[in-house]
Amino acid sequence: MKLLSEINSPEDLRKLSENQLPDLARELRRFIIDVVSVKEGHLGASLGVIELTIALHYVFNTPEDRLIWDVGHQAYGHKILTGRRDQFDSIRQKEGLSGFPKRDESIFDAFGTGHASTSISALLGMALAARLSGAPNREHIAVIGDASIAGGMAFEALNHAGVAEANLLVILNDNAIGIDPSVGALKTFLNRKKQGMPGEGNLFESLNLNYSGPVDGHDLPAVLQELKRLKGKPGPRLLHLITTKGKGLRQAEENQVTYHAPGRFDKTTGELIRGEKDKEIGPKYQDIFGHTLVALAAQNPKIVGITPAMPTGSSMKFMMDAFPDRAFDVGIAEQHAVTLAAGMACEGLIPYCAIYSTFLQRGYDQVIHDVALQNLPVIFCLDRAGLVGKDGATHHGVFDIAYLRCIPNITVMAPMNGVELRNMLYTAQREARGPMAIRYPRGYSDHPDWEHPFETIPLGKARKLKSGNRIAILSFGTLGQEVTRALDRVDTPEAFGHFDFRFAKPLDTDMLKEIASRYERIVTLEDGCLSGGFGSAVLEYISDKGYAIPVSRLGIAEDFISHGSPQELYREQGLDTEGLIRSLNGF
Ligand SMILES: Cc1ncc(C[n+]2csc(CCOP(=O)(O)OP(=O)(O)O)c2C)c(N)n1
Ligand SMILES: CC(=O)[C@@H](O)[C@H](O)COP(=O)(O)O
Ligand SMILES: [Mg+2]
Repeated sequence: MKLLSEINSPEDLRKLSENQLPDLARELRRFIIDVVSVKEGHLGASLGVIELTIALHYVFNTPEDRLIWDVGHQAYGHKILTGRRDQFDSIRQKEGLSGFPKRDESIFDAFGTGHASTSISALLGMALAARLSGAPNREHIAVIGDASIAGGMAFEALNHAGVAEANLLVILNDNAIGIDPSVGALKTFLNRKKQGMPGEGNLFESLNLNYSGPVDGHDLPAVLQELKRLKGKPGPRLLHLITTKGKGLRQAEENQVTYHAPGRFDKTTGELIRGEKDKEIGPKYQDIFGHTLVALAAQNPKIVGITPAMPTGSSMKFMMDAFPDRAFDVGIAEQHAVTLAAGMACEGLIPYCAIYSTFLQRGYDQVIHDVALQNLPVIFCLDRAGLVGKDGATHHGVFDIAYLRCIPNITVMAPMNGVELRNMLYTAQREARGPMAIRYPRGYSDHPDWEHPFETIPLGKARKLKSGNRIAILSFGTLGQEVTRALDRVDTPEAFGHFDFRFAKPLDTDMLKEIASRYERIVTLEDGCLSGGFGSAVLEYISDKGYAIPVSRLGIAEDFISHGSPQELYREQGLDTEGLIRSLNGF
């Protein structure tokens, strides 16, 4: 690491001669591979932009010139070259560097990212601000991938940029893949460009952007030359770079989906290392979803599946393999995914729209205006609900209970375990007369034996798991399992009743009435934000009905929760077994 160890800021980088930069690229790649092989993280995307990262900081005057990384999962090299090399092995660990650019982490992180397709809007905002505040020569650069530029927001921003007379440079990092292979007509257009097919219109030029490329993004001299040529040119420019995701690690190049975020691997051979998680006893919740959907689709021809760009992560790929005509990957397009589902539901289909809880935030108006207002039977399968862990604040699925609960017509449910998830997925298509959301967490379920015969779950009905004589614990979702564990160890187990509420909306008010008449206190528990969540629903009901019983709410504090392992984060929130025991013993 001869060169890399001398670089503490881009100013050091700019002192190198251009012919030293390929060696630096090799060192930077090696460094990222070494650290990520142990600490885990987004590998493929960062390896693919090593040359670009070096060239950008070499040619442009960062941080004065603004540089935004769309999604930001490819910004590891950027972090290392901008003064964070020595902390890099803390990436995504608790109290360590974030896995994404973050404004309060470094002055070089011009804009915080994590969700896709935001960069061009933010960049244009900065460019317009520069014009208004008398900094017309400042440069503004966004790096955006071929999958992210297909997102609606990016298109909205390009449409504005084309007439905004602002200085900005969009670098389209085209590796022909998102997490899964890119989809859609834009991909066809980009492929044609790559193949140099003549005589066609250019989408970007039609939008008034000065298009250049395609340029080989791993040819460092070529990238440097093109960036220098583009630097200082006025107006909106778009440079089309061709790169290979995972560049420099054979397995990552050959198996780009797995090596997007491969977990631990051998830094020399690249082979994956099977970890603790492989010893877990149940399948991942996402896989229970995926397998169950295939089973249901086999029985019910009206069922269709939709995923916005997460076939592997959501396990919708199982349905795509089994029923290719009935499962749709629409790309990074959550808003479209929701309204597409609405359209299908109008025609009598039963869409299972699988979206990570955090990404459904992008499609909120569509849930209200296009689905719920028309009371359409769309089944939202909200994966990654709760604290997701190392992706941190941008990705935790903690807001959905609150943001869905206030919408009329919708049913909001959460299974306590894998069998319940399966039965909820089954029940949804039998009972669906309006929208339903089923939320379940990232990671592994509790039991290998989840493939029970399907059972219908009575809508809006909670189930009593244990009686008690003083305090009723009402859990919503998989944290109910922590309650079961905690009740084995609390000082006075006989004091506690436990109810798996299953539904945040509609609430089981019959059960609540009974609880209010028999217990001294209610304790609610959820892996969502306390403000407006399941506990709030219970509290509202108790208050509205004038019951005197006190309600204590346990859940995620009103804060943006940072990154760390799920265990660390749940412990910090007092929602692990030990924390629950402490809380329960205190009542
Ligand atoms: C709104 C939103 N939807 C989905 C995701 C999940 N996601 C993260 S990276 C990614 C693929 C990005 O592909 P691309 O922009 O081509 O970048 P690459 O990884 O190829 O560098 C997706 C779908 C996200 N971060 N944000
Ligand atoms: C950057 C991004 O948004 C995704 O890669 C995300 O990290 C995937 O999360 P899972 O690992 O939970 O599928
Ligand atoms: Mg890509």
